[in-house]
Amino acid sequence: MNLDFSVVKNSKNLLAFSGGVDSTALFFLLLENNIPFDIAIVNYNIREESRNEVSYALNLAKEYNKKIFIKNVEIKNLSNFEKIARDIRYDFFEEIIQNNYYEVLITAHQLNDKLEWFFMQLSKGAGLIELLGLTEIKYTNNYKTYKPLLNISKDELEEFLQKNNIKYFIDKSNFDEKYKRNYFRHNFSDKFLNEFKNGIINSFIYLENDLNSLNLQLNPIKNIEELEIFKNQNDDNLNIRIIDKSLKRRGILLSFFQREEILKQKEITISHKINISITNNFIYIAPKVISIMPKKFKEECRVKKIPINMREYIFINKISIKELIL
Ligand SMILES: Nc1ncnc2c1ncn2[C@@H]1O[C@H](COP(=O)(O)OP(=O)(O)OP(=O)(O)O)[C@@H](O)[C@H]1O
Repeated sequence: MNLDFSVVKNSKNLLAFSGGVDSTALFFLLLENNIPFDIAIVNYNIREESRNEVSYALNLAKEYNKKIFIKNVEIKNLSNFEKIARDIRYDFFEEIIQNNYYEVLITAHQLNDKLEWFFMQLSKGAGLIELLGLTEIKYTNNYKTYKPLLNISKDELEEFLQKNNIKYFIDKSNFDEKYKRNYFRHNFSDKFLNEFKNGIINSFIYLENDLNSLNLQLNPIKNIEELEIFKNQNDDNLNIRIIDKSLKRRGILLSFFQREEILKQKEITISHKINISITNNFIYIAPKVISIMPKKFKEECRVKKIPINMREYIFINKISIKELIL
């Protein structure tokens, strides 16, 4: 399998390991390529085998001299299991990253996941940015998420494991069609991928190149605590997509009416929780907080053209105004 892991060759990496096909294959591919990494696993305790998956992870860690982080949880609310499980997983990873100074979180999402994501978005109503949501590198506050397997199909990973006699677990919940993504996977994306793999890989490359050619700056240029500052794209369609994505990350789904209002009012509070300000050059997004600010601070903000509805958040979090000058 031809994979280039050079972006993580010299960083401190944490692999999200579940013991399934994808992350087990990735574990051994990273080893093969001499990439340094440790592992983290979450046991949700809803399947019989999950205890065995954790002992497998422990054995691998011991054998290959890796640090291992384990979280045991019990999720009571099974109706929203996937979302709750994901939130717990990422909170755990972030805690490990913060406390141990990891730089990169490596996950084992592969081509089937990428196409499944594409189809799921397509079914809900999405544009180019959302359809191509699974990207190789994603920048978060203080770490990067790296998905090196996005051009490799599950079949290839399975073949790699079998050829090398490597043990892995099959997550039976992946077959349960009560989860929407499984329904998609089985009825659409996996079938489509099996038949048209090369074309699909090429199409993703073309689409990603097109997106890159548009040279959109969709990531925040500043991200301090929960304050994000983006470049104003001078294009309502793009601005609202940036805002939409940021609010989604904060757990808020915008309605059509709210989107219209944001663009019209430019300085607005959404759901009593989040303040947004669109200025000539930037888009500011931060939680709404209330505080009494000293006159001197307010004056400094005025001089430095800090939007009014950002000032309280900046004050409470002791963010230096100097840092906000762009
Ligand atoms: N229990 C787990 N413990 C540690 N890592 C996990 C666990 N489950 C999944 N992962 C990691 O997350 C990757 C994606 O897994 P999966 O497709 O099940 O997640 P998902 O529901 O699509 O969530 P998301 O895409 O938001 O990470 C896996 O390849 C693996 O790297």
